[in-house]
Amino acid sequence: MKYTLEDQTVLITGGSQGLGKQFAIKYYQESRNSKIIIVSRAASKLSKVIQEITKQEDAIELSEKTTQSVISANRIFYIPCDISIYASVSGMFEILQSINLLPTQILQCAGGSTPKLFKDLTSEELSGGVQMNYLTSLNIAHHAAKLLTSKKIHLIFFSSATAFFPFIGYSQYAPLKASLRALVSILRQELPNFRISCVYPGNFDSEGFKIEELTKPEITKEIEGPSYPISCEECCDKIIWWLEKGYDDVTTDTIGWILMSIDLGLNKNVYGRSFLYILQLILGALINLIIVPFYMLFCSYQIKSWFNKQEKKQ
Ligand SMILES: NC(=O)C1=CN([C@@H]2O[C@H](COP(=O)(O)OP(=O)(O)OC[C@H]3O[C@@H](n4cnc5c(N)ncnc54)[C@H](OP(=O)(O)O)[C@@H]3O)[C@@H](O)[C@H]2O)C=CC1
Ligand SMILES: CCCCCCCCCCCCCCCC(=O)[C@@H](N)CO
Repeated sequence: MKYTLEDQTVLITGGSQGLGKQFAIKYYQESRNSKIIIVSRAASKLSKVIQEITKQEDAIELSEKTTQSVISANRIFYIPCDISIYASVSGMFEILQSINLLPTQILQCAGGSTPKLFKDLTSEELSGGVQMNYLTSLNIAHHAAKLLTSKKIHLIFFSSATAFFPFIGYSQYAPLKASLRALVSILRQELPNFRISCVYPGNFDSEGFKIEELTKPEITKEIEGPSYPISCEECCDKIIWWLEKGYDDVTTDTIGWILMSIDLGLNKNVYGRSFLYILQLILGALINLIIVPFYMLFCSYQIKSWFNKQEKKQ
């Protein structure tokens, strides 16, 4: 199943900002006839994004009443929906089914993190992390799996490089992104008629990234230093480039690719799914043997010194 921007009905969750918005812009500008549906919780943000993209006054919110003539006359639409709530996602898919606008591609971009030390997180932040980063994908995937459509669907999940290497500061986030990776492995076995891709981005400079920087502990910034933030545009272009080449486990920077190579195990270890797989396998084994033990020593030292410095400050 080839990845192309053309001739699609693409559902983009998290389309109101950041990478999701960037994908919406990309499809709008670079395809002639693809239909784009952006989804997030805040309707006002979604309609603003559409106005900005189309440079027109009105933005169309999809509902059961949307007519076929409105659909054929426009290319981009929105549906406000909290996709961490199962029933809301059911409602959204019912609308899409009733107006005959079921997606051929789903980009599950919604997600985000609140980096802090575990003990400093509030209960809302903890459960928000689970909802935003896991339930969103789970609900979308389950509805897609149950769809009765003759067309093949390409599901694209957005995990994170922290799924390969969970570290201090990301307790609210990385475990869910790692869960996503496990879910993807199982869905690939259970849903052979789907194309299922998973993107493991490194840092990129989105609205969400700017906010997470505000609470991110210095030690977290220090460890993730090798993943220098790229722009949303560059990130989006890279992902499209890899998907077009047929890869399904996609990273957006070199350190992400190296981390993936260290963490190839059962079900993740499949020929052709990621770039230079054979090299990755050998390199991963060698790095695990030679470099990882020393790096982890260094990392524990880094963390210990940081804690000591914190104690002295108090
Ligand atoms: N930026 C980075 O450095 C990295 C990001 N990622 C991942 O890439 C993806 C995109 O990131 P980024 O562009 O930074 O994200 P942003 O934080 O900038 O945007 C998140 C989007 O998700 C939407 N959203 C959040 N919760 C829900 C929900 N329950 N239902 C519907 N929509 C929701 C938000 O809209 P609203 O609030 O209106 O609902 C918003 O549109 C995320 O999954 C993120 O975890 C991975 C690695 C690095
Ligand atoms: C041989 C061993 C080398 C080890 C080097 C370790 C380098 C770690 C880089 C991790 C980058 C993680 C980026 C996460 C981005 C993200 O998901 C957040 N921005 C949340 O939104």
